[in-house]
Amino acid sequence: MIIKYGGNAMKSPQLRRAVAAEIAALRGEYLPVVVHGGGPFIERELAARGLVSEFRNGLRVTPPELMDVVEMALCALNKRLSQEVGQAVGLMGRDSQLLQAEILDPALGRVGRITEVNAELLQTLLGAGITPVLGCIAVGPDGDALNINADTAAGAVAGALGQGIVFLTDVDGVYRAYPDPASLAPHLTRAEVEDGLASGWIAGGMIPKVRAALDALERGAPFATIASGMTAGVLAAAVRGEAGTRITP
Ligand SMILES: Nc1ncnc2c1ncn2[C@@H]1O[C@H](COP(=O)(O)OP(=O)(O)O)[C@@H](O)[C@H]1O
Ligand SMILES: CC(=O)N[C@@H](CCC(=O)OP(=O)(O)O)C(=O)O
Repeated sequence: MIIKYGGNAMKSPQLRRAVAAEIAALRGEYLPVVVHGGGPFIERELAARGLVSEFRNGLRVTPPELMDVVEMALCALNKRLSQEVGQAVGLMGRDSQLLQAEILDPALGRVGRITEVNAELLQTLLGAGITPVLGCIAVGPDGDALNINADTAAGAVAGALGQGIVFLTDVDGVYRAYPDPASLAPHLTRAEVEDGLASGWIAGGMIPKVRAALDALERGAPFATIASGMTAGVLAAAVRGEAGTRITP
């Protein structure tokens, strides 16, 4: 089971520790793999250096000098998170070629498109009872870091392992009429998601999530759920299919 964790749902240390404990509690029944982002942490480190970044189609334009800061921010967060999950090993995609990628579009700088996931290493760790906590930096063909959207990275890992995925975020799931919480869709098919993307009722940060969900499903993941990481107790319910939005093939 892959858990994508990132964004606003990660900002409060108390909340992060509660979610980490929930991930650890899943270990009785599942073998969790955590893939994390950390947009707010990256923003903080950039701001501390007087740097600003621009997003294009939801992706941070990442020239080499920004890449160093992005990597540093995510590495620090990775260690904190792996400690909070416990019985875990914190890794970045550069470790043992875990995430290999190529430049997505030179205009975006060091932003990558994943070409390969070292699923064997993840399986070895899981087999030893260790939870991998993976930060969304990949290694490029030149041996240097590439910045990967964390939803995309998590979807690729779920696809490579052929396992279900829960995206924890700052809303309860996918709304048919965002931001009306009464319009939460408990279940969406691929066709409905494609309609949402085409007609625009799925927008902004939800786009990379549903795209990553569809990508994981296409590669054999049995389900993909988008659920809230802002409230304690949601993760276990989402895993059971009782919270959030479950997308099925
Ligand atoms: N149909 C929709 N249902 C729910 N959220 C949506 C929808 N369309 C756009 N969004 C936006 O997507 C956001 C989640 O994406 P994002 O902020 O990137 O999350 P994260 O930082 O957790 O990766 C929501 O807070 C909301 O603003
Ligand atoms: C290429 C790209 O945009 N990478 C993202 C990686 C972090 C991320 O995705 O974090 P969240 O899950 O917290 O949004 C970024 O630089 O912000």
